[in-house]
Amino acid sequence: MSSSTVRKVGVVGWGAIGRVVGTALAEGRIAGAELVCIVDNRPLGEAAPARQVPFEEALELCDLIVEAAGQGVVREWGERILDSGTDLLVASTGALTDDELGGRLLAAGPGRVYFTGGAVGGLDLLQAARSMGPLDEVRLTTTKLPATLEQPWMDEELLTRMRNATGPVEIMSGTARDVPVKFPKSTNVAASVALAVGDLDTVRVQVVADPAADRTRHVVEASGPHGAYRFEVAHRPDPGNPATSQVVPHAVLRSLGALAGRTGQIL
Ligand SMILES: NC(=O)C1=CN([C@@H]2O[C@H](COP(=O)(O)OP(=O)(O)OC[C@H]3O[C@@H](n4cnc5c(N)ncnc54)[C@H](OP(=O)(O)O)[C@@H]3O)[C@@H](O)[C@H]2O)C=CC1
Ligand SMILES: O=C([O-])CC(=O)C(=O)O
Repeated sequence: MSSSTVRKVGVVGWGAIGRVVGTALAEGRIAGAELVCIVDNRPLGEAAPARQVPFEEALELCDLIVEAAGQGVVREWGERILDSGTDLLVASTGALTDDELGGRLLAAGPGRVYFTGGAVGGLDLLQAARSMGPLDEVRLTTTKLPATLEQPWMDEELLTRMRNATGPVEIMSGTARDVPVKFPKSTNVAASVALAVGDLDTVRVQVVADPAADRTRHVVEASGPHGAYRFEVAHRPDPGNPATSQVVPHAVLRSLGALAGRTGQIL
């Protein structure tokens, strides 16, 4: 591959996801893509494998930005990234629960927006099934350690119930439109399922806190006129940030591998 076709990648967010993604890119583990810069809130020092730059400079240096920072970054910068001609790979899919923002991102360009499958599987098949017509029922049940689900909006009664739980406790049920807003760092998967089935309101989501959840579990169940589907995953959480499953940066790297255009990828 000539150097002119190598994707110049910037990583926004140097946390559980961004560090693994950025390190793999810097080590040349993704054919056709290289790390050119990092954007993060905190000074990263000498140990960072690429230059830390302000967001505006990243737009000039990169042709692909990986968002691994949070929904706020997608809201604040998504459109500018795409309008500058830079592609955007989004991890914080929950930002798309805002229809208005989703519409603007899909219409923006010339950069293109992509979403990683992240912590859930089966999205390719759900998208294929959905192309034959709407699904009748879609359910996601996410089970995590209670501490990873605590939120500033929770009242003392709910926090106490979560902290003292000896078994699974349902802490919210709603749709993929409602839930990722309430758990912005923990339930992006709900929005990802909704992106695949094309409807935020059809996806019913249950969030469960379980002190025994040493694995983060996501169960997707769907049915429609052409079949029934069930996908269940149980991930080891990232040790530094147990709200995020360890596999997520590797899902981002898989997406990057596909975007960098090498053959042999399962798309
Ligand atoms: N699609 C999926 O399946 C999943 C998606 N996610 C999404 O990915 C995001 C990142 O996850 P993870 O790596 O675990 O999170 P971390 O908290 O480990 O890392 C995020 C990093 O981004 C930085 N950051 C946040 N906002 C900004 C900003 N405006 N400008 C620059 N840097 C910023 C944070 O700094 P600071 O701490 O100082 O704010 C932190 O260093 C999550 O918030 C979530 O939205 C996560 C898991 C699964
Ligand atoms: O990593 C996970 O298992 C899921 C997650 O945090 C999210 O969807 O935001």
